[in-house]
Amino acid sequence: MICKYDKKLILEDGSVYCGTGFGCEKEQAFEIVFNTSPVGYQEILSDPSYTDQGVVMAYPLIGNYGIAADDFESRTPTMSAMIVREYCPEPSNWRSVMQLEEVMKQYGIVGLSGIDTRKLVRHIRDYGSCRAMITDISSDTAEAAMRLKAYQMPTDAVSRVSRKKAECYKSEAGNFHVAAIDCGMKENIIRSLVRRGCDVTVLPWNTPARDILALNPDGVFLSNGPGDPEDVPEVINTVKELHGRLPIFGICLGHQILSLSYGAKTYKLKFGHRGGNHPIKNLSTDKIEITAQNHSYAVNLNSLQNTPLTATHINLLDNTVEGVECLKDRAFGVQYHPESAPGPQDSGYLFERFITLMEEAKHHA
Ligand SMILES: NC(=O)CC[C@H](N)C(=O)O
Repeated sequence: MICKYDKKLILEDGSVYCGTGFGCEKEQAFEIVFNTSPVGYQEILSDPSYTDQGVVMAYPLIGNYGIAADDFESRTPTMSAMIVREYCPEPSNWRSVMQLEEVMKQYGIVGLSGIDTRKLVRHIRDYGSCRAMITDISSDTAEAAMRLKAYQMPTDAVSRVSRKKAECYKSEAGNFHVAAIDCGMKENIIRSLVRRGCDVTVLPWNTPARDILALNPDGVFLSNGPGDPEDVPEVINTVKELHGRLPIFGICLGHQILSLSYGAKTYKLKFGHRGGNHPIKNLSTDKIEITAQNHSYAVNLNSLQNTPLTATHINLLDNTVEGVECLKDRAFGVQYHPESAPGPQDSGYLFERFITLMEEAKHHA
């Protein structure tokens, strides 16, 4: 296959990578990050946590198994761009209903292929996540770099991706009722709760605590989502009001919000964790879980000292905090994704833990 370069990627540090466009054709600025997962490009593309980000896929062949109708993590993918070594326009998979590129065109997601993604990933690891832009190869690089410099990373992503109205999902058993605060909630979290007998009411991100309590749920779930957790002080305050009232479970952004609500601090990692094989140690069992991850921010370990939280899980690659809990309040959170699709599934037990806490709280009431 002969590829003609028609687009270029410009990074904030001035480096330029030439490639071939696919998906939506437009100039697009974003924060550039990388994901090392060998499978799951559809789930990554539709995970709302990637809003305003351009994702470099470290795995070299993307698009080869197409798009499956049931595998979306959201109804409206909001990722800015996907950057790949090789894009495969001819998927081979009985579940596939369309090409990856068709979804990208439908939702305005820019694609760039033919990139030396091994070099680019190393570059991001050395330099850190930064702003970047995909533009036409013919555009003036110096002028494009100026436009990129002027580009401000948005801080309102959660309000854009959250549901505007409450939605109810019924389970067969209906054993528990979970109120979920939607900051950009992945569909597979809803499926994971419903499959375990939880009815789930998914609420807009800015639902006040009194409205949540008025639903009389058995537990509150805090979802994953895009951006800096400090950009949503409203949610942090809501969670503060819920402390000790109901069991709380937070995933990723939800875990960061939970930690902030107890007075812990968060900070931005140099290039984040995005992939499907991050080893985590559960500090109470000493067991290692292989986990899926997608985050830029993390909870500062030392900042837990003056809070009622304790660290429950630790990342074995860089010792960052991966889980916290407040036993007396039946509240806990994890930085990684127990719901992860297409896997790994080592951490699915965390949903059972949430159910146990809801059971205990019911007994106590
Ligand atoms: N997947 C998530 O919820 C990501 C959380 C947050 N936006 C971060 O990047 O750290």
